[in-house]
Amino acid sequence: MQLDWLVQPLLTQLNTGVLVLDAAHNIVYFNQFIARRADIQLSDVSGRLVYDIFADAPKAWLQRKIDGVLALQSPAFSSWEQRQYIIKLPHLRPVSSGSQHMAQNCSMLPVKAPNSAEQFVCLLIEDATDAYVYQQQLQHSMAQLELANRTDGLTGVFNRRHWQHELGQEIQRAKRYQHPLSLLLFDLDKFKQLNDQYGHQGGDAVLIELSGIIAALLRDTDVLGRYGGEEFGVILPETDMAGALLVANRICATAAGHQMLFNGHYINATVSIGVSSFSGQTIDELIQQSDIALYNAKRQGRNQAVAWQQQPETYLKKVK
Ligand SMILES: Nc1nc2c(ncn2[C@@H]2O[C@H](COP(=O)(O)OP(=O)(O)OP(=O)(O)O)[C@@H](O)[C@H]2O)c(=O)[nH]1
Repeated sequence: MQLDWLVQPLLTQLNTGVLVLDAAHNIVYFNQFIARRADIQLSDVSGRLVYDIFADAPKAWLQRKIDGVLALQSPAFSSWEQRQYIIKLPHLRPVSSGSQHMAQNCSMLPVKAPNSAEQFVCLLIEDATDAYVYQQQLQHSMAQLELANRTDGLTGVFNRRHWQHELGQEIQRAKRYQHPLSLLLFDLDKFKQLNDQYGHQGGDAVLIELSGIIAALLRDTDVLGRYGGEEFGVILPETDMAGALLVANRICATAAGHQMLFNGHYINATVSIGVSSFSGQTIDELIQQSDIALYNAKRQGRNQAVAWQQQPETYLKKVK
């Protein structure tokens, strides 16, 4: 039965690209789906090498695939996740997708002409742009979620959970490679007073501005996190006690010298810092040592950095 009357309109209206190549990879046929999007006419390019017409196609890869289909006489498949597209075509998605090219799933089928030894390959090209866009959006949302999971909502620095995780990692690294590592814990001085004077919003503004100023003083490899309330921690990899005290004093001086404007008032805030260095302690011990040094900095008059020093057992218990 002759089925041209059925096949022709179907091929014309099919929402899938159909591209037929001969064994030498010359174009034999493509349907309207491709003609419209690539803005070419079959009569103009019939018999031409597919790679000359679709110059952006991954030539070496496509050659191998098509030769494989012909040699094995079995189909092959390529998804948009492997290769975003085989031939560059615009997509017709109304909303911007972040890419103006159609993501494609492509099936390659071996085809034989009746009463002839001639072999062909038929490429069926499906528009998978929607799946591509949804995956991009999902990846974007996951990245945002992951960032939110690591970040303190007020100041934008790492939150305590992530910061402590980083500290654990840095301790492992320092132990394995015998590298120096130091830890600063700093706390804003008389912050309660500041909150009382300027309100909670004023206090929040100070936390945001000061953490930004301090972050800018640090190296890319240093790790700033909000430990809780008005207390922050800085992990200083590759830094011994002398280096850590230099950084801590710079933070103290910068905070003390920085004026913040809030609701027409200039606010000055100072910080006290406790400094400890790694020498085989556990994460909790290292944090506790910086905390004790911070306590000493407060006791000694605030607005200063103090290094941890061995304390008697009873003292440790008292300040816990
Ligand atoms: N605005 C604001 N205040 C906070 C936040 N977290 C903690 N605080 C306040 O920080 C203040 C900390 O007070 P204290 O622990 O008494 O310490 P301090 O007044 O800073 O005094 P010293 O640390 O001894 O210098 C409390 O009033 C808390 O309510 C925050 O996210 N925003």
